[in-house]
Amino acid sequence: MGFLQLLKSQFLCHLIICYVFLVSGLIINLLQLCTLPVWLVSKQLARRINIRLAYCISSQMVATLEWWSGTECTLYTDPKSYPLYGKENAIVVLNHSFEIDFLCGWTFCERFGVLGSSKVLAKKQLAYVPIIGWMWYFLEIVFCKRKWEEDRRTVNESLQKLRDYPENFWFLLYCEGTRFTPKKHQVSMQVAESKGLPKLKYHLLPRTKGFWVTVQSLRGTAAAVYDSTLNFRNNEMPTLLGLLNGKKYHADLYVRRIPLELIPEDEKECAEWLHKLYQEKDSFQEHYAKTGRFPGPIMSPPRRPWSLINWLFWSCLLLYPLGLLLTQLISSGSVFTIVASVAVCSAAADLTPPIFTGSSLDDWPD
Ligand SMILES: CC/C=C\C/C=C\C/C=C\C/C=C\C/C=C\C/C=C\CCC(=O)SCCNC(=O)CCNC(=O)[C@H](O)C(C)(C)COP(=O)(O)OP(=O)(O)OC[C@H]1O[C@@H](n2cnc3c(N)ncnc32)[C@H](O)[C@@H]1OP(=O)(O)O
Ligand SMILES: CCCCCCCCCCCCCCCCCC(=O)OC[C@@H](O)COP(=O)(O)O
Repeated sequence: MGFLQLLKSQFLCHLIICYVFLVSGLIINLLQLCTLPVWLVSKQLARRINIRLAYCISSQMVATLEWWSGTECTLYTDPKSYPLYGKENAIVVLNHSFEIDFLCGWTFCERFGVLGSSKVLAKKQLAYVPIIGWMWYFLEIVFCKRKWEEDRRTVNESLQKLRDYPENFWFLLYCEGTRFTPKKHQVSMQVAESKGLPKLKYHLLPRTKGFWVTVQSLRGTAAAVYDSTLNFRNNEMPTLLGLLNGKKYHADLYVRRIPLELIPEDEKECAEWLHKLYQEKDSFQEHYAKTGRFPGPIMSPPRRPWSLINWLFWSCLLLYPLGLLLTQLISSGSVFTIVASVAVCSAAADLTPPIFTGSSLDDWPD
């Protein structure tokens, strides 16, 4: 193991990364709160400010993937579609199979310049997660309760508000509705069977109602659906903890741009269209399993320095006062103060979320 790799595996480094993320995140949440009066004066200005503030948070996680772990992200796509990425609004349909699939999504957002404005149809519980959930509130993220009777109206209303959004955005939809596990897959295929639909090997049966309402609400606003299929080389099962430990993964993303006009308006036809799309996605995964690559040419966008620059900025800002505090603590010579501080740090380490103890984000309470 080289020196750099050894350094990346040190708990102290993880503590520093998390400290910068947590403290800067809370400061940014506070700044977002301060933009509330701006909404009254100019909604578009408030949105533009919040896009930049959100970038300061999400790009730290992207920096962990791109710069700390050095994970490589390869894009397979049609060269004719490539110039349009980041230059139009789009609905992104992505498979939900990995703990860090959202982060790979964010990384592509960063590379195409839409990270701050990127959106998702997320479960309501995530709105209460400090930093990320609170940041999403100000980004006008669309939340669902996964109860269609309620979501039908609220999701449509939230999406309608995005019609005059001032910057290009990608709206992510995990149509499977939950992360893939063998048990969920088994249940899902029973549903497929009862509906007379072909079985899928690599995906759960897509939930069609959210897709239909999204496409209908964003007609005239989004230009296309980006059908995106993600996988990792060598059967890697990447985790956030792995990234924090500096483990380098290799993500492959296959994207097809489908103009929105090609998607049926009728609810039933739209549902059938989505089922067919997932059957195609399944065949791409089969191709990947057999050949180790997706069909089509590689058009990988390079990583940009901004996520690293943002992280260095917040680190300098926040590690300086921490350094001063520690120096004062040690020079105070008080055994009680030093022991109390070590105890607080140990408690914080014990209370860290499950991702840092090796279990999955799925273990977080709803
Ligand atoms: C160039 C680069 C391109 C791309 C880069 C990639 C990405 C970057 C883009 C953006 C990044 C932005 C942000 C990312 C950051 C973070 C994201 C993190 C987290 C979010 C994750 C989540 O929260 S996922 C959970 C929430 N989301 C969803 O659920 C969405 C999908 N769900 C729906 O759409 C649902 O329809 C619904 C939620 C709107 C409503 O749900 P409800 O359950 O009430 O209704 P349904 O109609 O879905 O269900 C009833 C029908 O379903 C049948 N059924 C029952 N059991 C099952 C089963 N197990 N599987 C499938 N179907 C089932 C049932 O029979 C009913 O059928 P009917 O025929 O009667 O309708
Ligand atoms: C700089 C980086 C330092 C990192 C340290 C901080 C780590 C904090 C990480 C918080 C990340 C929270 C992002 C939210 C994304 C959660 C994705 C997710 O897992 O969604 C749930 C879905 O799967 C469906 O859930 P269920 O159907 O199981 O209900």
